[in-house]
Amino acid sequence: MQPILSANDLECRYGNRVVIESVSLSLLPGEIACLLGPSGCGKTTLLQAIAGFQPLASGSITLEGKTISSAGAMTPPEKRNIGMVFQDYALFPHLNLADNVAFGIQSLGGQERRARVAELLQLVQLQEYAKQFPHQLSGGQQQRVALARALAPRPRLLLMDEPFSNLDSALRRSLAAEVRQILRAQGTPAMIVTHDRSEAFIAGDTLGVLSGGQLQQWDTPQQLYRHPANIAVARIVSDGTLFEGRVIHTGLAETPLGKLELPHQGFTAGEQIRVFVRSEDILPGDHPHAVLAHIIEKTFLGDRAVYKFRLPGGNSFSTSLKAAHHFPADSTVPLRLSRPLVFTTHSEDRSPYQKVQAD
Ligand SMILES: Nc1ncnc2c1ncn2[C@@H]1O[C@H](COP(=O)(O)OP(=O)(O)OP(=O)(O)O)[C@@H](O)[C@H]1O
Repeated sequence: MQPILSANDLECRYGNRVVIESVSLSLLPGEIACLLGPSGCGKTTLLQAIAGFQPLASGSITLEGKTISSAGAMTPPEKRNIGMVFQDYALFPHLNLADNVAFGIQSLGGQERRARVAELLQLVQLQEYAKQFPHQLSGGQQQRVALARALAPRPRLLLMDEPFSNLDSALRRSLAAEVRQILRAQGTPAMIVTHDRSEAFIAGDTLGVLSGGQLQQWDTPQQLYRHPANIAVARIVSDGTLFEGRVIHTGLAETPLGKLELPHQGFTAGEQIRVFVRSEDILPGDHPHAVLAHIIEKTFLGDRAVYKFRLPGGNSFSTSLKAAHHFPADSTVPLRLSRPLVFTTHSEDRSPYQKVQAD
């Protein structure tokens, strides 16, 4: 299958500061990708480059096989047939919902236009609100109208910049799921920028993790979670604690959380490793590899509890465990590791970009 969108070795700069570097990715027809990364990592800049608002210092972007951006040449945004949805909805306050949705399809005949508006309002489940004005709607409803408006002209690609971040967290997740269904129903490929991993996991077929202006990994949510390319990606897609460890012999390492059976043979005795431990990697219970951890703090959260443990070597760390374990505060519990992420010390976090290039 031919990609609908290809970004090839992109570089973007503000002045002489490089903020997007060596970014390549491609999106297949109907595919929904989420760009995830910390604040300031370049997500919006990359989206703006695809939309045609941000020039490229080098590289190229093709849409359906045609080059739409390269260094020194840009197809204007309005000629790209790319839809955009923004964080603040950007609806026209003086137009009712039907007219907002109809805004980009004035070239259609009256009957066809009305039919398309009705179809989209139904798709976003706001058909009864057609004559209402944006200020009469909730934030989630307004964002659904913005989505309907962006989809009305049947864009070749939809870009969404932090579309859920003005909403409360429960609504953000349900809207992320709803947006996914709506995009699927229309068959519209999309790229959604977010800094919230749950939204990205819910909405995306593919996740791109951007850090320091570089695309660290472009993969399915499952692959990203199970096999993050480096510690920076692991931290962005999950909560965990990083420990230093040392390989005792092929297949076994020593860590502050006890002995760890290594996942493969590619380690040498004496080698330093870094172990990224998520809550599901911790097994309470007696075992020859376990260490005795002292509970110094416990916070009950219903189905889970967050424990702060002190380990024999003096390290302390916090993690959540299922409430079923039910360990009292100030008690001692044997803990061991089960399949944490293991990184060699040369797979370091990428350094943050503050790279200045001479022109
Ligand atoms: N117009 C501009 N001029 C100069 N620097 C800019 C401009 N816009 C963004 N930057 C800088 O470029 C870097 C990337 O910004 P960008 O907005 O793309 O990041 P982001 O990942 O979308 O961040 P956020 O999640 O906070 O919106 C940041 O360091 C930002 O300060």
